[in-house]
Amino acid sequence: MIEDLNIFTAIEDINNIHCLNIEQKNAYDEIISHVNKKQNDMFSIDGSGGTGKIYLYRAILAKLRCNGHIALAMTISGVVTSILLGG
Ligand SMILES: Nc1ncnc2c1ncn2[C@@H]1O[C@H](COP(=O)(O)OP(=O)(O)OP(=O)(O)O)[C@@H](O)[C@H]1O
Repeated sequence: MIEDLNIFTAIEDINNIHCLNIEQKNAYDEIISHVNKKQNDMFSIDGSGGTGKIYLYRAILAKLRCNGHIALAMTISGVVTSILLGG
């Protein structure tokens, strides 16, 4: 658990929170809001290739980790996991 709390967060990912487009920002706000309210929910982020899903995931993971949450990135693809810090 200590290791999970100490996952490196790239400053770039934190800065990118301010660069999210409207759709990314809507999803980001919704997910962060649910976490802050301790509401258990599941979200699915879908979109064509290159539309910014990973960019959004990284922003969400950065925000949660900066706020002291444990945020683990799990995927069914090893390639995707390798580009998500702490995956
Ligand atoms: N809001 C944004 N501002 C600037 N660049 C962005 C933004 N969103 C995404 N990008 C850039 O667009 C490119 C594609 O984004 P990303 O890899 O997140 O897409 P993706 O939907 O996960 O793609 P794929 O499904 O192919 O894996 C990346 O270079 C990323 O840095």
